[in-house]
Amino acid sequence: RRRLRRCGEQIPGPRPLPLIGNLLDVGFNPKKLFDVGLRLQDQFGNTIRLWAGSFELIVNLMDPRDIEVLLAKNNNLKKSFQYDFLHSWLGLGLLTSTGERWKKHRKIITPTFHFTILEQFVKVFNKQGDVFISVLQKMEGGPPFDITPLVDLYTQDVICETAMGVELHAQTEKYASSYLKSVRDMCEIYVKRSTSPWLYPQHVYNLSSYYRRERKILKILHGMTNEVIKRRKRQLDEDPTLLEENVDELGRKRKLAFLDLLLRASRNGIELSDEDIREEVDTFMFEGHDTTASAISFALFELSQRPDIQEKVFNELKEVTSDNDSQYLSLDFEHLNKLKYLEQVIKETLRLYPSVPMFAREITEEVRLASLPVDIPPGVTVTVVPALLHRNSEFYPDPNVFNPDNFSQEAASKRHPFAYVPFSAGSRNCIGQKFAMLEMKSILAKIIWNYSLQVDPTFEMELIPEITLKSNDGVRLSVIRRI
Ligand code: HEM
Repeated sequence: RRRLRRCGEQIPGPRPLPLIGNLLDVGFNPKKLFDVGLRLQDQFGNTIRLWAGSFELIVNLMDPRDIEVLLAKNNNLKKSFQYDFLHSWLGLGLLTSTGERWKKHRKIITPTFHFTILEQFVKVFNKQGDVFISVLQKMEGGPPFDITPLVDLYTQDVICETAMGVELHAQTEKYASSYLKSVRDMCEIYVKRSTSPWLYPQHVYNLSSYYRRERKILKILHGMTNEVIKRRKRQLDEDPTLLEENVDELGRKRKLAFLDLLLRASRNGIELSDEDIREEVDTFMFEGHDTTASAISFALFELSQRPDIQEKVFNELKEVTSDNDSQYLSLDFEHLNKLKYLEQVIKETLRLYPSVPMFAREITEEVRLASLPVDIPPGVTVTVVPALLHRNSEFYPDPNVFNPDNFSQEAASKRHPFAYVPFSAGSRNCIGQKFAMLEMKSILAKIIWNYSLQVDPTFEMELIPEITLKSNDGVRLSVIRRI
């Protein structure tokens, strides 16, 4: 404890109070967390110390050199204790687990994001994107509306059909929205607990109204994932050839998608219990849809403000798909890889609105910071805050202005590589980042191909850093048909 105290004293941060630490500085309103972060960064710089209560030392890193030290060495892979609050929902899935269990599961799951599988998934992105466009048609030419619920349903359909092999029809049938509402509620409870140190001890939390709400929400969340697993198992029982790794038309060994691979591994004697599988499915259902939904919605928001950027995206689409004039623009893997300007738009979106605004590790092996002559001892929580790092004017001129040119090859090559970490970095980086980029490109391309987006002048964005970054009132815009 003395080492923690000494470390805390060496790092700038607001003065802590007895028992509550810096609780009052951070505040109790999750909607204000983003503004609080900006204010603290202004006052204390890029490395900030906070105390959660008297004993939990949290060091927030926003200097790329420190972030490199933490992430590139791969010796501090343990998630911080705040991730334990997700165990009741996500168990010990890839996001929340640690040590040998994490290593084993990461090794099993990594091949399911091989590019040959991603190539197959592009067909699903197209199919579900076409459903999205047909739903959007109903809004054509009408008044501004919130597009985020439609985007959420699209990404939910995509993750279910690609990773789980189950067609959900979330976009066209209403029942799936109770899962999405429960995800939001669960994220809200998580943030509340993380910013309320008196709710950290499980026995105290169990007495709270949040815990009672959580129990009800978990029934819906786990009910959904159990149903998905049950449906896929039924399909596999009916057609066992689905689990065979046969050879495709180009002579390549066909790879299995996520859930099939887990089910086959457990049938072939690799130790994966039904519970292990459910926890991974819960993790991928959540991480695989909520993150991309945020990014797509924020991209649409920024594009609605910038007709000039929409035009550039549209022109690039015309170039890349010179013979494609149908309403349902169909983009294959090669097309998507050629959409370099759209990629810059998405990267810039993730700069201003990183879907995961903050992530954290518990230090297990002492780390010497690069920005300050300070050693961080084991036991300290260290956070990386892309939401603040990415808005630092030291690395981005006009940091609050949406400018895809920040990701031209030239601009990106001049920046410190760890000044941009929307997918984290090192061996615990985002396993789904290539999947995410293809999915986001595919749907944004379809939308811009069909519609010009128009801003709602009355709409004001208020950011809330939940587990994923959200806009409090969604994203309001209107859509006008192009062709
Ligand atoms: C715009 C989209 C996405 C962003 C910005 C994003 C960002 C991130 C970040 C920052 C992390 C590290 C989190 C931490 O250390 O706590 C992460 C981890 C993870 N992501 Fe993503 N993600 C995205 C999409 C996806 C998708 C589509 C999937 C699945 C298909 C996915 C699955 C995961 C998983 C399983 C982990 C945990 C990896 C591990 O610890 O080994 N993500 N993601």
